[in-house]
Amino acid sequence: MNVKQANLQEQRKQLPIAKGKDAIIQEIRDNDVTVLLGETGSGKTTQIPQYLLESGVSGSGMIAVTQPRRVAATSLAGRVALEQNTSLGDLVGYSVRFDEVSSADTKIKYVTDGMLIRELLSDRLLSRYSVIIVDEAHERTLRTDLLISKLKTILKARNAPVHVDRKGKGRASALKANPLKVVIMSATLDAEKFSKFYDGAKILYVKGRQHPVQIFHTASGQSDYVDAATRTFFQIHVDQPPGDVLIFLPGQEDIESLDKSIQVYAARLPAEHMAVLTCQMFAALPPGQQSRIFNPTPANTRKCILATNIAETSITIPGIKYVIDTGKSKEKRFVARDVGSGFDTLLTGDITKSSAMQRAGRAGREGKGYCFRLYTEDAFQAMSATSDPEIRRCSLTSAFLQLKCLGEDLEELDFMDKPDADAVQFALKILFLLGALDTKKSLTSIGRHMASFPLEPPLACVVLTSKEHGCTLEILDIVSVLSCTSKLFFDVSDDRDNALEARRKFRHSSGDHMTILNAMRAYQEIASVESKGARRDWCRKHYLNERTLMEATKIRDQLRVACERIGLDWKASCGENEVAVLKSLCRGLVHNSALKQPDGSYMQTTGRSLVKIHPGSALGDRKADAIIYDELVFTTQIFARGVSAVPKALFAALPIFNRRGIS
Ligand SMILES: Nc1ncnc2c1ncn2[C@@H]1O[C@H](COP(=O)(O)OP(=O)(O)OP(=O)(O)O)[C@@H](O)[C@H]1O
Repeated sequence: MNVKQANLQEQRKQLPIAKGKDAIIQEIRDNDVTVLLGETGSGKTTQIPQYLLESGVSGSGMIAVTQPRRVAATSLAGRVALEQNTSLGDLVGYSVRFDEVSSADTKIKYVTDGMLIRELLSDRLLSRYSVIIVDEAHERTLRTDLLISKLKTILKARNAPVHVDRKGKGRASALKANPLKVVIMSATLDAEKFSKFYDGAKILYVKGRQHPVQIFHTASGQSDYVDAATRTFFQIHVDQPPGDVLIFLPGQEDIESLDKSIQVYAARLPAEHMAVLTCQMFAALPPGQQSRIFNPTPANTRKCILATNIAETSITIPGIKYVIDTGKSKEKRFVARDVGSGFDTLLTGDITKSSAMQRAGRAGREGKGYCFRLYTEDAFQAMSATSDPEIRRCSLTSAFLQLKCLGEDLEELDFMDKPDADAVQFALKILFLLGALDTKKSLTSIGRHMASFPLEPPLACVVLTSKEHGCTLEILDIVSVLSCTSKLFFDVSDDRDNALEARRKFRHSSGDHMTILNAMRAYQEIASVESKGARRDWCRKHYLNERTLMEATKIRDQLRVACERIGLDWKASCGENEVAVLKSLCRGLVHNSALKQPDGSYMQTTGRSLVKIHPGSALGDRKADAIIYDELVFTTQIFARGVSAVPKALFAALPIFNRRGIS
């Protein structure tokens, strides 16, 4: 064993969880379901799978460790492969959307919860796995909740009691030979609630953390958290010993604005101070750029990572000694308008106690840490303990469809928290309008095809409809841009006129969808002949986000494969015939449509809300009789974003106007 490996093994032994290793292994061996609660950094995520593998508890099956986020899954797999002294993809691997590194030898696999749900479609009992560890269960994402519910049924099927025949001999069923163990883990979990859900599952507590984290609160509330974060960062930078800083902010805009101010002030500091290297981290960044936060910090430099709650749980970022917590985050919420109508929107709000503890836990992982909270101790005490589970606050359309494909009904499944009745009605209505369900709420063949695409059902419906209109090539270009995590057109409030002028050549009179297609087509032409640098310059010149275009190209390639799988010819092209494209979009966005009222406003066709066309739309001042849109965003009023004008006559053929609704 070389010195590096010996050090790693020594570090493993020093983790708080190592003290309870034998007892934990024994409890998991003795129980089908175990709930494990241990402080951040105690070693749950990296060690438990290795203990179960090394002690033989996992037998010949695989161990899956689920993570709510891909960055956690990939970085943890890397760390554990290192600790096992193997290459990533051999004994230890990962599987996240659009990326899998594993082999026939893989025994420990870090997966996003979404990937495991997808596996259910082809392997209903997840029979390849002997242990499933649901990590960071406190986050209660919709997918985690689905998994927790499904695991309860799978446990019943796979761990059914041994049948005893008349001669008294035990006759284990084939499945009993392949029993499943489930471990639910977190640092900030309502353990009793999980235990109760799994019929009184055993709860284990792991005490202690390896290194202390000292916490400071402000004496008074801070109204401008970006300004407060700037000041706190420079206090640390000027007064405190070396060590990297991690700042939590609600979203991309705040991150970009804080990044600018830090760079401006850092440039003004006297030369004797360390250099400052900023690094951004939010969901819309492509994975390659997200992983930059793990790069070693150069000598005589202080790294400052500006992150959303994407960096809040699970990950260890080497070098982080200081955490600055603004106490804010953005949360997805389903806003119900009328019965059976509503939309998802992101709202900025105060974090929960659980988030605050997770954020502090990102420091103190390699040595003593410090957490500076930009809110008072009273404000911390007043925070709610945990956030509402996603199942109670997000759109359920996609989950509903996936469950239908598994032969299950969202309304009938046993969940820890029942979904909201309005959101269920809304999902049902959308799936009916899209043709995924029939009037008896049964899954149609179109619905099954929709679920085979890694897309939200409305966009999957658009792709399927493009076959009728012979425009799949164009639709895949548009849909892949719409599926990206970041926007194609930069918001350029300080340079709006130049940006509009530069983008004018992409603009299409029908609105944003054809404009996206024009930009994507132009980029592909450039990408096929120009160098990387020239491509980047071209994007910059046209105020286009190259990151989005690259991501869209990858997604488009995946979608082409998905089309081939169901025999859909993705090469079918309508050329310049925009009506074919609009017809396909209309079919999938039927629930996202609005008609012009006599006073010039727009009223939703599926609800009673008045919506305004977003000022950034390529549609400009054009007043169309009817519009379709990608989403509604709620600020001071309700804005429709991603808008196209469509001939009113196109609506007449849509099911919303010619079919009876379902009750
Ligand atoms: N990539 C890494 N680089 C360096 N050290 C690491 C890395 N990953 C883990 N560690 C070390 O292992 C410890 C345990 O990490 P692990 O993720 O297993 O803890 P955890 O209990 O699951 O924490 P959390 O609740 O925050 O997810 C860390 O505190 C750190 O000391």
